[in-house]
Amino acid sequence: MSEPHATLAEEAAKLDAADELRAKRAEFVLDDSDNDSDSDDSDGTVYLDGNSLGALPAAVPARLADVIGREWGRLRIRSWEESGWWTAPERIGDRIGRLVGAAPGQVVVGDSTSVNVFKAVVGAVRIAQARAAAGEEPRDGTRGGSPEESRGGTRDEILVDESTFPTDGYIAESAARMTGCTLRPVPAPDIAAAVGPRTAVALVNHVDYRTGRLHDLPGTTAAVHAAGALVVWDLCHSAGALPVGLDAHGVDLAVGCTYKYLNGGPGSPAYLYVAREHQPRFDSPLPGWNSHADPFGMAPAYAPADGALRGRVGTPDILSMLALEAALEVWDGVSPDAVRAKSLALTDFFLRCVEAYVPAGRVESVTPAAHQERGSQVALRCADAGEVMAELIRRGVVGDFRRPDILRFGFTPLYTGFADVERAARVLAAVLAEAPGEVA
Ligand SMILES: Cc1ncc(COP(=O)(O)O)c(C=O)c1O
Ligand SMILES: Nc1c(O)cccc1C(=O)C[C@H](N)C(=O)O
Repeated sequence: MSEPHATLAEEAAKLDAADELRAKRAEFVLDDSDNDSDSDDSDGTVYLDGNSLGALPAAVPARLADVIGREWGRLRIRSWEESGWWTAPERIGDRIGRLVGAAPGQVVVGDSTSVNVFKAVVGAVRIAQARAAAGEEPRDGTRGGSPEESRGGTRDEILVDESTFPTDGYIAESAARMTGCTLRPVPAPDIAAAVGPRTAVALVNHVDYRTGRLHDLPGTTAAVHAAGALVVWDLCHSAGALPVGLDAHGVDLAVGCTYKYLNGGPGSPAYLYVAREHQPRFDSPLPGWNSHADPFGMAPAYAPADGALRGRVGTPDILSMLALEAALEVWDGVSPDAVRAKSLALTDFFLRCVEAYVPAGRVESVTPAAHQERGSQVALRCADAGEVMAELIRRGVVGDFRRPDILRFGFTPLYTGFADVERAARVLAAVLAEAPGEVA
């Protein structure tokens, strides 16, 4: 216990006063006075679960009321055109593109992340196998084996990061069976070394959902390309928390959800990025009528549209989609670099407060200390983590419990302040002081 509470609380106040993003908090509905905890701590809820479900942006309810009352209620079918419903997946995709470093025309919104993982992985395998069949050289030819090795459909391996969020692993396994590939789980940091001449695709999480570890997107992408394969990144835990740079790093395909740091709401639609260079060859395994070149031609034969909208499938879920569009307005004028700087300051400060307040041996951080390896969450191993998190929530500090022993705290720079961070660590220390037990 190095630093006293008063010192850290004062420092938090100073950091909040100097925070260039602090005005953004007012753009969210946060139940600051709605703490139904039975503790005597009456200064509201500290919400550190934006990495599961982002808070509600204040602009959303009025926009949804208009969509329901006027666009659906009065304009009805005309809204597909007059209210821009039909083109919403690409329009909102471009808005997300700005946050993940993708130029317009490469991101389409719709379906769940799970469904987009399927489209991306199968689509990427098909591209890799088509290139191999055509005897095309890998981009820099250094590790892809000879053209003979690549020719004739020998790209028959999918790599997946070993600690992936489960849905990605399940879908990659099914995609492998469907495409005649084998699936090889590899720790994400080792994918660059493991990729070889038979690899078609590597599917990697940008930030690990349990540990908060940030994986090396530029380095892994370059290594996968050097072996002549494609990479699909899952951005669920990075988009909206840090700059991603999809175009700058030459990423092939990417997917992500919009209900975490993008605050789109429960079950809001996910997105799919298909780099422009791959779009002509992107052969979706779910070719619905919405991605047909002439959807209202209702032709029996499928002919894909051009561009990112090749990733569409069926009718978009307009209510969720337009709630997401309104939610994304909070990003106007926000620089991803400023978000990243605050995210790192928040997680650094939390780790310091935990170190200062929590008795030694009670928790152990599994989130990397190095900034270049840290996303926007802190995961602490803790004995009886399930009970500890339940008590934290009762006392107004909302995080996640991830089995078997992880307390997970997500830091959303647009609405989390340094005073929240200090209070969360203080309440954690109080809960642990009342419960026996060393780190599990
Ligand atoms: C990394 C990652 N991928 C995928 C998902 C799940 O996607 P969905 O349930 O929206 O299909 C999540 C979270 O639920 C996740 O954290
Ligand atoms: N998508 C979720 C849901 O529908 C219910 C509860 C939680 C979630 C999540 O997003 C979990 C999250 N992906 C995680 O990282 O644990």
